[in-house]
Amino acid sequence: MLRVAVVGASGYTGVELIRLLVGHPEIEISSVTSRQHEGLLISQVFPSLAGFCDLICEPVDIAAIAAKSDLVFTALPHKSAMEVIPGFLEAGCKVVDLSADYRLKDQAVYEQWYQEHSSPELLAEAVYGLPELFRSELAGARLVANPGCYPTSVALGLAPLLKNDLIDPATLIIDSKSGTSGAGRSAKQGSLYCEVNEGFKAYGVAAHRHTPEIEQTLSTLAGCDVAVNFTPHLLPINRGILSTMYATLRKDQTSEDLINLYRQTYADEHFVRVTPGGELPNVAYVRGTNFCDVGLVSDQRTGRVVVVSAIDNLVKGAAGQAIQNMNLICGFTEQLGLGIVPLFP
Ligand SMILES: NC(=O)C1=CN([C@@H]2O[C@H](COP(=O)(O)OP(=O)(O)OC[C@H]3O[C@@H](n4cnc5c(N)ncnc54)[C@H](OP(=O)(O)O)[C@@H]3O)[C@@H](O)[C@H]2O)C=CC1
Ligand SMILES: CC(=O)N[C@@H](CCC(=O)OP(=O)(O)O)C(=O)O
Repeated sequence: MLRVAVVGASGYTGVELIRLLVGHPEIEISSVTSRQHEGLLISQVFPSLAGFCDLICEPVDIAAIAAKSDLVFTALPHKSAMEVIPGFLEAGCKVVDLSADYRLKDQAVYEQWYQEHSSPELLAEAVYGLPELFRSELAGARLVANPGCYPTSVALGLAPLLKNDLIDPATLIIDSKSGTSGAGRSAKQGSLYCEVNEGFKAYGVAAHRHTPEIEQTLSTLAGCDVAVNFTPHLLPINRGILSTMYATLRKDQTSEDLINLYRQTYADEHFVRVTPGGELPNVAYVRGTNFCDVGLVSDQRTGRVVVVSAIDNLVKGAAGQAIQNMNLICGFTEQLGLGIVPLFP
């Protein structure tokens, strides 16, 4: 059995990792951490885990955790993650990092959008863990940078168009909406019930830190520099991201042509489901699972294509994709532990 630790277990992605990992046949959870809940059972922190995980929350003691773990999931805020990851690597653990600390290849870009990087020497080694697009880079990796939630939904939605040079990237507009669990579990005024319920607002306009991550991936796919307008919105739901992406087609294409292209591109990808013509994704149909649903319409009146993708931000946008990456770097079947049917209604 592979021994895995969840560092940052008392957060939303931490509890989601545990929920999925308890059903994984090839691993055992060796350690869970929380500073605020040190000494408590994780099932006291999250009663949803009663009967499934009875580990006691520990502090983040790198040597103690590494001594009983082969792989560590770091589900910490950015900055805190890079303070501990070099230590876990030096102690011989593989790391799948859910934070943004190792996603951007260019240190200067990271420092422009986040803060000073304390271990830039690891940026070249870290593999950006979006298996459907970069699977070949993952085998044997020691450090995986798990993609951001918004960037996952955007990259999977646009990859077939960019790889086949079917759109003018300069015309791309990306409009995303996220459920409130995307903001994490720590207390913030903006996440309060009365601030979110019955409201719907844009935030981070022309300034959101996922913009450079989206541009890095889209530029790789397009083979040229891509700059986008990316506008996130906060939805009054717990989970889910819906991204709507607009771009001008280089030549006239019907919806049917493009849907066929998407079907071919993702034919062997279990976790990407292309919706039938006339239907578009809905966050309600991916809830609790690692699926990314993608659909599109070619608007022949304007010459633009509108692509819609839906994921669960805590699963394909975080914990599920992290487990998919663990499966790949450890040589397990990619879907292991992730074979769940969406919770509907
Ligand atoms: N929520 C989402 O949808 C997604 C989140 N992510 C990323 O995953 C990471 C975790 O997110 P999320 O679970 O939402 O965050 P939460 O705020 O819900 O949880 C953060 C966790 O980290 C622990 N923690 C915080 N600061 C420190 C520190 N300095 N040292 C040690 N432990 C610390 C907290 O526990 P305690 O304070 O008790 O120690 C808690 O367990 C973040 O980098 C986030 O950006 C990525 C994709 C999607
Ligand atoms: C709704 C909400 O607040 N979402 C978060 C993004 C979620 C996230 O997980 O960011 P990383 O993937 O980069 O860690 C935000 O906008 O900052």
